[in-house]
Amino acid sequence: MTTSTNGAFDRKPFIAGNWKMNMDHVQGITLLQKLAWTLSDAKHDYSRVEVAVFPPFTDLRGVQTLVQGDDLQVAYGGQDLSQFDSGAYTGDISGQFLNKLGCKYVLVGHSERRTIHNESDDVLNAKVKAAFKHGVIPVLCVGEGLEIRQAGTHVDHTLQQLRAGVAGLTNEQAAELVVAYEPVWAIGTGEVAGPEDAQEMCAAIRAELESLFGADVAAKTRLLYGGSVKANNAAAILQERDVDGLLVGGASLDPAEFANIVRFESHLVAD
Ligand SMILES: O=C(CO)COP(=O)(O)O
Repeated sequence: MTTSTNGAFDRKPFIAGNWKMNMDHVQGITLLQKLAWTLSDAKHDYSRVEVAVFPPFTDLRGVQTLVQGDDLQVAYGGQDLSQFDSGAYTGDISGQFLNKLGCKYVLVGHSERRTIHNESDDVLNAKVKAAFKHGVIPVLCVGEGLEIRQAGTHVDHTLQQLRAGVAGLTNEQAAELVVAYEPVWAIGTGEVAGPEDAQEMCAAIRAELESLFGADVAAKTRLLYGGSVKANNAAAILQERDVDGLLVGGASLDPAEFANIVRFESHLVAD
């Protein structure tokens, strides 16, 4: 994360919680309400640090109602979408439906979709394009497994996922896109990547975006780190130059812990 001389962030930090398959529609609005109250009590400045949650699909209508009814500033999104617009695709969710439910974002290519549901790079690229088509910002998830990390080919692997995911995007779309680097070996394991690992990969991703779309676009794209983020490791990761935010799993299910992560500025070590 980098700041200009006036202390403003060059790219608005973005802290997002991926609830995965947790929180039914009643539990979900309770969690969101507690998060909103906690951040309100802490006088969180949403114009300085953006906050979003990614609930299960069944929670989205209730989340929309709560956000609109209480005028909450928490953004929200889906955890996946169909590459198709509508039709005979049983079980799929169209980006058009997510847009109608007020989703600002949608996760694309989370490692649990790539592995459990065998989503290919071509399908994921189609999903990225479908998200933009329906006015929802894709959060493209990339990252390597343990074997690839141990083989030392993690940079090439991650950049190949990135290139496939952003193929055919316009410069404007690439600038609006969010990319989340989530090493699979750090997800749900408690093995958080060190700040230097997160920086190495986000710098490589930004350099690849520059080669594909130019320096102006690469300077705008927000890059997140995800994988065993907790309140006690978030600030150190966010102090890295090319890390603009975090995609948090388990810790986002605890409103106090997630609010502590969102409030990372209060934990930043003075340079
Ligand atoms: O997959 C993740 C976020 O999308 C990370 O999950 P954990 O924070 O539970 O490791």
